[in-house]
Amino acid sequence: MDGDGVEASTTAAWIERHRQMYERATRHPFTVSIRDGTIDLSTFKRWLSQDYLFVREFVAFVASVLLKCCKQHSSDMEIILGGVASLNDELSWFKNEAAKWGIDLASVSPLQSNMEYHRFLQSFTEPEISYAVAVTTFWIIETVYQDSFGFCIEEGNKTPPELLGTCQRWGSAEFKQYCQSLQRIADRSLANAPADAVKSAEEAFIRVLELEIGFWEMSSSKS
Ligand SMILES: Cc1ncc(CO)c(N)n1
Repeated sequence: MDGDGVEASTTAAWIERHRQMYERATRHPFTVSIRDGTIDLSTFKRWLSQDYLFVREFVAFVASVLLKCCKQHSSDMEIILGGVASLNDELSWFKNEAAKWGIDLASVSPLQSNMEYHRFLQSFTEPEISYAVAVTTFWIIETVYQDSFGFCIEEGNKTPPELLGTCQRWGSAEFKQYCQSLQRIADRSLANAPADAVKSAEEAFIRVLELEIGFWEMSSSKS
């Protein structure tokens, strides 16, 4: 996207290089079925319950990114801190939404793909994982949702009205700008990172796409 200027964006190049997998994550039958109005509501509810548990785990992940940020790149602090703060709002939103759908969040336990994703997120609390790797991971996790749900509210959608609030949460122009800020931070950090960190960041980028695909699959599965 629009990096800081002259330099080509590393992250944009990765999206191109791994385009097929990126599309599988961001145009998954789960979100496409929201957009075309054919989503099965029990599937949607499964996703909602599981994502609530994901976001609780995500709080600790984003806090670990914030900690790495504070140790070295304090100029990004406000953006990351804003991310932590907005998760507070997000958890309230999930509780509200769950109540609307008659879901008892206290009785939900994580399914396998969700647990796998938790383990991946937990691995970032290790101090050896660099800020460049962590912030790039943060950016792609948010971007998959931004792109997926943004598509559900783009022109020509038949998204059911009761799902528009969900799509708006991650598909809004505001959330897109936030993702673009994270992307600029990731690109700047990668430009200054050693080659092995850049390699690890690309591996984490691919892993996130796999885990996101797994998460949609888990939400869609009838079992
Ligand atoms: C699985 C998953 N990925 C990304 C996001 C974006 O925050 C989310 N809420 N859940």
